[in-house]
Amino acid sequence: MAADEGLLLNISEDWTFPGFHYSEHKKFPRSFGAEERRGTPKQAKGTKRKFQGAIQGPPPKQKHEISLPPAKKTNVKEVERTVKGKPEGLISPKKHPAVPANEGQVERPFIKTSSLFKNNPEIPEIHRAMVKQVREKVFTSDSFHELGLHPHLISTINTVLKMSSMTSVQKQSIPSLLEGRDALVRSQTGSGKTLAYCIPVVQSLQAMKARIKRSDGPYALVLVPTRELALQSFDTIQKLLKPFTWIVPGMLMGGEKRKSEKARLRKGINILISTPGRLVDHIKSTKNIHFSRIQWLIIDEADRILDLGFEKDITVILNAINSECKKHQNVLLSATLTEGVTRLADISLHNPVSISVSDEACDQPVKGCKAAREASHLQASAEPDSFAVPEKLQQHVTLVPSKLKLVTLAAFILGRCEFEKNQKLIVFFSSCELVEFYYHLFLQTLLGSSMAPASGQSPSASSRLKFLRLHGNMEQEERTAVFQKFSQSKSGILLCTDVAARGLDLPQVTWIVQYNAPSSPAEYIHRIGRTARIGCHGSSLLILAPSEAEYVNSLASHKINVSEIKMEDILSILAMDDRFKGRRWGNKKSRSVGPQEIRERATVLQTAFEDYVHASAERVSWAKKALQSFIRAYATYPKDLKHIFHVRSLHLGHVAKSFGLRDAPQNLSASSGNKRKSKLKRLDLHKKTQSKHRLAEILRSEYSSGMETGDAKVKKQNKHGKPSNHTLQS
Ligand SMILES: Nc1ncnc2c1ncn2[C@@H]1O[C@H](COP(=O)(O)OP(=O)(O)OP(=O)(O)O)[C@@H](O)[C@H]1O
Repeated sequence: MAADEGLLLNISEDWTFPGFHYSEHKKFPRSFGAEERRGTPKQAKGTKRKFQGAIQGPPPKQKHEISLPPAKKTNVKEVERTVKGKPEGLISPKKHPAVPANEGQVERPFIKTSSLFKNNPEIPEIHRAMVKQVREKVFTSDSFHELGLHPHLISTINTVLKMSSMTSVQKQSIPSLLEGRDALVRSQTGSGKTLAYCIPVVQSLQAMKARIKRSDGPYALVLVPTRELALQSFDTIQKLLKPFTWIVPGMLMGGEKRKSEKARLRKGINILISTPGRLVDHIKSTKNIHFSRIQWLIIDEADRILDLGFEKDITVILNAINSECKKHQNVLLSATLTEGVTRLADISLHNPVSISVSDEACDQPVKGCKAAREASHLQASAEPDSFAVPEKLQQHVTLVPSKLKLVTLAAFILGRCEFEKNQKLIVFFSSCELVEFYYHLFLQTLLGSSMAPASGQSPSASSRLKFLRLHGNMEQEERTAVFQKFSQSKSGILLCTDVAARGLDLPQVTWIVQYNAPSSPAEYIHRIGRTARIGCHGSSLLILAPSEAEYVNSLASHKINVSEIKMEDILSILAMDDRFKGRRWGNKKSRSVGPQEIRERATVLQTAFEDYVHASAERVSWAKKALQSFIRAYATYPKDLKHIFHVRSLHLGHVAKSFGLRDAPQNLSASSGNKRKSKLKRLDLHKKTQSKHRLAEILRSEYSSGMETGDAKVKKQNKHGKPSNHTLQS
């Protein structure tokens, strides 16, 4: 008897999922297609959800309750297809077109539910340890007037930036920085750290007795990890400088022609904002950059900048500055200053003050190496690695078998964007190739002709599905355009890599979805921090495979609380969209669809993805490359997360489904036994020697200076491995 027969589960009590109202579903059937079989992929440590009254056949019918009928009646392995009223027998879905454009005119597609909902690993119960989250107060009641700033600067803050009261981090940082102290500044995402350093820089430079001249060159250097962040910081500084026209800001961010950057450097930039790689390129290749007058060195997202690949750049920059200018004020900032910052603080800070909003007692002078170590304990609790999360951010997690990941993501996007107004989503993936793949897949399927709005459905609902993508392999011009477009838009879905995780201040983002789990709790914090900024509301959803459920406890150990949303509830949204109606269900009203029909609708959607991918050999190869990229990224999880994210626990055939592939690619999965073991062993061995290198490569591609040679750029573009536009549009 299959494990999913007639099982009922209590839905978690803390189930709070804005936008969905399924209160009548007090109990929900056992997870779709859980199986009892040997050799199931590694189970998570959590206990499996308990079956209640499993073997007695159908559950007792309850009012307002959805339950799966017993397997004998409902285990729909294959549904007979009827063409013009004649049964045709069992036919594979591969031979059938995707979703018809218009119900009534075209035969409803044949549906095979067995492959998608069968043989999935058990979804474990999440034993969530409730932790007390670290909280920070965002605003103070104090105004900027109290800081003794130049009156024109105050009026610019009030009238141009339209801000009146200081945030907590600004209130704590600005006076210390104006006193000339080096500082480590930590406060939660979206709490106003940019102004916490920009205001003192502008105040001090405008007050210099000998008026700054453009030709003096840089007085302040601001290092940020990404080009978009450079653009954003530049914009803020430019606004603050409105009354002080003699101070010239400028940025180096790659993507722009080196020649024109050189020309701007030659003319003079007084406040220089740059990514580390780009600045190093200029230090090495141009004679137009000097640091003899540097007074400020600001390193925003300091912990990120320290990550693999950047440390060398920072050393080059620090050496270049120190060789020309002995005395300057240094500031490191991030929402997640951890022990990783120790080395950087040691080499760059002198007698720093550590500023933490969540623990005012830490706002004390600290010395030397100790400063750095104490900086890693800047949190409110005694725990070293606890991060504050904005109070109005609701964090969720859902456990989804690999096979169902793609349809679950699609259903989630449809649910938010088709049926609700003004929803702005950011979906994080683990590599550029994945972003490219899913971006084109969604464009061509969810917005393509095969999924044209069903009759009766408002066209505006479909037009709310506006997909954009952002990753490090895109040309800078396009990156900037996307960033600005998403920034200004009221709704839409941005598919991206971690290039968008740090520091970006995109207004009114309502949901953060993490399709691939982040590589560290710090990255988790930064990703979700793109919503619920500066006291606003926001939500996040982390999608995990059952074998990754332990990650919830890993987050809890960093004082991060997530509440569970059941996958079934996300898929339920398909009930509202008749494009996914299976033929079997005829004209049945959408509102009363049961779990079996939801399964079938999910299968219709999955079939549309698979049909699209399998329409040409080129697309299949493109999907395989995306799958390979996923596996490569999966192999780079750090050691302390390997027990949760290990390539060995991936069922390649199942993962392949989430790429619209019907089977696991041969070269990635050996079928069984020794062959498979030895392949995995080789993969593991190779991985050990390569993973560091690979991670560096991944980070490099995300945060490159943009100064690669022509050849390198071509290589980058090919890395997408996507088919030509022609094929994609066909
Ligand atoms: N005093 C203030 N009053 C109102 N809004 C403010 C104030 N200070 C900053 N903001 C706004 O808050 C938003 C977030 O600020 P900012 O981007 O500096 O946050 P952050 O702490 O650097 O976040 P992250 O850690 O994600 O980089 C911005 O839109 C900014 O304009």
